[in-house]
Amino acid sequence: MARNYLQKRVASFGYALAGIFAFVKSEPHARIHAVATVLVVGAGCWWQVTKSDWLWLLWAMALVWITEMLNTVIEKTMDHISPEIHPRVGFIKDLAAGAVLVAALAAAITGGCIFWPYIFH
Ligand SMILES: Nc1ncnc2c1ncn2[C@@H]1O[C@H](COP(=O)(O)OP(=O)(O)OP(=O)(O)O)[C@@H](O)[C@H]1O
Repeated sequence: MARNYLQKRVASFGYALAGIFAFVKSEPHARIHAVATVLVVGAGCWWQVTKSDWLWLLWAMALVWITEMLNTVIEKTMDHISPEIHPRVGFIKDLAAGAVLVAALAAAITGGCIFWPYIFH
């Protein structure tokens, strides 16, 4: 019984990981985020930023990944249930894209504030 429960939880974790891999494989935006993530982690290691800087960077990157994944979920869902052109679908997709933009701007400002002193000290 407990083993069965554990197997299901491990399987769910596997599905979630498969979802992230499928996202990176199929979505060009995801690959841009992957490159940005590698660059940010590389810069953090290079300049040996503080633990609190790492936490800010971690949450900034997570926010961008999460909003981009949810934006893709919304786009795919709308394309599936309402493939025809409709102003309400356009509004929903614009709103989801706007959420990504807010997260990306916040992440860019966070990264800029953290790395600026290291680059221009
Ligand atoms: N069915 C639709 N009805 C009305 N407007 C739409 C519809 N589909 C897309 N749009 C408009 O086109 C924009 C781009 O939509 P799209 O689904 O192509 O997203 P995208 O950001 O280009 O995603 P991707 O690059 O992943 O394809 C939307 O934000 C919306 O303004």
